[in-house]
Amino acid sequence: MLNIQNFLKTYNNHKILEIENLQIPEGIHWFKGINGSGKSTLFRSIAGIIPFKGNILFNNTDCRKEVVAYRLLVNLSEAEPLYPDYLSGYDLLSFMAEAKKARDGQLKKLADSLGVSQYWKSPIGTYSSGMQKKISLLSAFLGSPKLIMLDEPLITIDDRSVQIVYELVKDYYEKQGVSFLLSSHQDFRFERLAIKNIYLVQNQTVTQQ
Ligand SMILES: Nc1ncnc2c1ncn2[C@@H]1O[C@H](COP(=O)(O)OP(=O)(O)OP(=O)(O)O)[C@@H](O)[C@H]1O
Repeated sequence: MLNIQNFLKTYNNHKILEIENLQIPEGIHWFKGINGSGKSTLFRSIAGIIPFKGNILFNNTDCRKEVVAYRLLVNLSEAEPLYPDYLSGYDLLSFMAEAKKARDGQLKKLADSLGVSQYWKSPIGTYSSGMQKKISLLSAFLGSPKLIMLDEPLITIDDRSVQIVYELVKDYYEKQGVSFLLSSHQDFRFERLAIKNIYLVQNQTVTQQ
């Protein structure tokens, strides 16, 4: 499914991650690692939103050679999303829904289930961190992705929203065959999800536990 080869990510000539060859199968996978180990950097690289050396392919679609096709297949929810203050959640998500070719009604359904439609017409600058986080989580489910990465999906959201996110993950996995890469420091909370593999991000590389 996901194929990472000869991967090298540096910042200011400082190596952050090096992965010679990693194949991640379909399923729900959990990425662990201490603060600063490189989980977000890995997810952003797989999403194709930051530069890196090497190759990343999802179902044989190359992250950098087939950019449009790849981005319809792979979605990311950032750990700490930063959005322009002056846009409304509705404007932002509508734009993303169009870019991700979301089917009619998908955005509204997700917004209703996560409670986002109660506040999404207000500017993002007025949102709490949990309200912003829900915009980011929702955006990762838009369109027809085959891989969704949720970076620290549980931080800042309330218990009810945590349950809804679990249900969405289960639903997308079981009914649509969507795979997930999840990063979290809270292992016990994932017990209700069928975690297939656990990957450890440490010593500037990624290994299966
Ligand atoms: N834009 C950047 N410029 C320079 N260094 C960066 C940048 N982004 C991340 N880093 C560095 O890369 C390393 C990995 O950071 P990353 O955010 O990927 O870690 P993480 O495992 O997601 O951490 P956390 O659990 O705290 O979220 C850290 O040393 C960080 O300082």
